[in-house]
Amino acid sequence: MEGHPLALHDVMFIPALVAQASDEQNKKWLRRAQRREIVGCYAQTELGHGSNLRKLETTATYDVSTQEFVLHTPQITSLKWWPGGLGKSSNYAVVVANMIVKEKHLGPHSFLVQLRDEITHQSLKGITVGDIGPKLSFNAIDNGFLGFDNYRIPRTNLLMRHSRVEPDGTYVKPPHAKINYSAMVRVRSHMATGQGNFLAQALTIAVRYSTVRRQGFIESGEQEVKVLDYQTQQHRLFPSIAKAYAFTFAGYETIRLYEQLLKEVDTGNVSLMADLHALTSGLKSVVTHQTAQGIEQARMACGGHGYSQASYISEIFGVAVGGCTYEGENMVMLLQLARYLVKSVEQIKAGESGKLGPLVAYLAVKVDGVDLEKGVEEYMKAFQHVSRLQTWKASEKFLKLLKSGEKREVAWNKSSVELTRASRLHTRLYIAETFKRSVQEVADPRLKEVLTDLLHLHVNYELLDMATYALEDGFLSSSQLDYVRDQLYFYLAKIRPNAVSLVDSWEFSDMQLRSVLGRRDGNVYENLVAWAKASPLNKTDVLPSVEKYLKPMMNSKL
Ligand SMILES: CC(C)(COP(=O)(O)OP(=O)(O)OC[C@H]1O[C@@H](n2cnc3c(N)ncnc32)[C@H](O)[C@@H]1OP(=O)(O)O)[C@@H](O)C(=O)NCCC(=O)NCCSC(=O)CCCCCCCCCCCCCCC(=O)O
Ligand SMILES: Cc1cc2nc3c(=O)[nH]c(=O)nc-3n(C[C@H](O)[C@H](O)[C@H](O)COP(=O)(O)OP(=O)(O)OC[C@H]3O[C@@H](n4cnc5c(N)ncnc54)[C@H](O)[C@@H]3O)c2cc1C
Repeated sequence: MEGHPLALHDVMFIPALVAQASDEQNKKWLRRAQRREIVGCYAQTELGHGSNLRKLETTATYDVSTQEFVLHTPQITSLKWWPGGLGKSSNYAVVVANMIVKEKHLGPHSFLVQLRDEITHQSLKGITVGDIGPKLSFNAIDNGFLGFDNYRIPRTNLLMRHSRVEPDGTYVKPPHAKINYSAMVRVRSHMATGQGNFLAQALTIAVRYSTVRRQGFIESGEQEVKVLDYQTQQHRLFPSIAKAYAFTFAGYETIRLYEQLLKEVDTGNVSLMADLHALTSGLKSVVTHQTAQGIEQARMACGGHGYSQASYISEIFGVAVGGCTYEGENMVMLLQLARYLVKSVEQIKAGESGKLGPLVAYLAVKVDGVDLEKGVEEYMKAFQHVSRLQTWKASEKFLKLLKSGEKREVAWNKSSVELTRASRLHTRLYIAETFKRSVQEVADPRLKEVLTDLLHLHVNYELLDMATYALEDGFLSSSQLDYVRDQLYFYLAKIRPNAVSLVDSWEFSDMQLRSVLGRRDGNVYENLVAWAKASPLNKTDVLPSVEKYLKPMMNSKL
């Protein structure tokens, strides 16, 4: 959970080689990387820039006379900063640098760069490398810094699957300007399942503990109740159980789309890139944010013991919340999706609705109202409505400012809060739709019934959560919202008997969870005492600090 020094080797270094190195290059490098004869990381972010990749300062200047690239970090803000596994573990890196050929700045490109000697592991001449120090979490990963002092690498270390520099300096452009960003798109495609998994771990702990913990009464005179029987506890936990499933289903779809993209790109078809970039930008942002909220609620649902490290939830939170920042800061990524949504609105306004992709086609179709009692399909129409409403509102605001003479960037900035709201609603619609489709495909009728309950819980919770949008233009009435509330409470109670099975079905072992509260055998109290007794402070009855500090203070006559 705390991370692994080789995580980035598997998650980004190898995938970057697969997606961006040519077959010939990969004959040399990929097998060695897969066998872990070399260990790599993905070095892109710098001390001064992470979000705005066009302003990366590390340069790779082509020297035609030696057929080498010269890597250089001209100032302190150009140092690579943050890459996982860079500090101490990696001897190679995929380095993203601004490529300069014949004095022309050609933008960020990826290079395979050796950082350390393969035998001694010492850093090579011209390389400055080290660890950036402790972080909120993820402390088993050595996130690092890296500087280059006119460090030379062969021309053939530019990853050349999609773009090339010939020996004479002729540049062959890639089929899509952003194709070098594929390693990021890959991780973003995987993040929904990864985050769903973090959320699932926290929920397993909280739900199991909530059946062990007894506190207070629902009916007087009875035995104290399991805290999971309180409606508030169910409301805190069960919608997140539904989300953990929903995120996993959505993630399966984006992983499949990424694999499809890789194949298509190899045949020169880059049409899926814009769609997948927009989709994964929104999904990573919504999923990481909601996961962090869900984990924090799970911690609070464990009361005081949730705050102890024995719960292990704080560690899960620390790791998961990193996802709000890495692979693109969430606001920045929501705004990437917003670009796509605004373009879609512009297409509709230009009478080109027919050209819209399937995920945004709903933006062109107005619905007057819904009958929620007819079921989940009507909820989908309601989600479409609020997303369409907000997307049009935000787009119109931006376009109006533009028309009034504001510069594009200024108009964009002045509309950006509204735009991010549209992106979130669009993404939540996508999550609900993939959840619905995935449940429909389940063959086992008993499993399908339980998952359908979760789906119903999800759509009612979500609609209530975005109710202000639906009330704003009178699309939903307050009596319809009362119906949604009643449905929500109905499904909380219906799910209660299956709650433990739902979390157990994720099959986390005690070793994985590392939680005293979430133990499969439920022996929480004995083990909390044993855990406390094992605290380093309890190794001796009297601590050395008693003689050193406490006694002088207590004996002081002052
Ligand atoms: C996108 C940016 C914000 C802007 O980029 P640019 O400045 O280059 O863009 P422009 O403004 O010039 O143009 C915008 C234009 O380009 C399109 N675009 C942008 N990106 C893409 C893309 N990727 N694909 C397609 N198109 C793209 C965009 O749509 C616009 O098009 P239009 O003009 O037509 O509108 C960019 O700067 C950016 O991406 N910034 C964010 C930087 C970032 O994400 N950095 C990440 C660094 S690496 C990192 O953080 C690694 C962290 C890893 C942590 C470890 C995690 C471990 C656990 C992970 C769990 C995953 C599990 C995986 C498991 C497994 O392996 O199986
Ligand atoms: C745990 C962890 C692991 C990481 N691993 C790696 C790795 O392996 N390799 C690697 O290269 N990097 C890695 N990173 C770096 C990470 O990708 C960046 O930190 C991330 O992309 C955010 O960029 P930034 O730090 O420049 O944030 P900033 O862009 O400085 O963000 C600061 C604030 O500015 C806002 N902001 C910035 N630009 C805009 C804009 N255009 N519009 C509106 N608001 C904006 C943001 O929303 C945010 O609120 C890692 C980071 C973390 C935390």
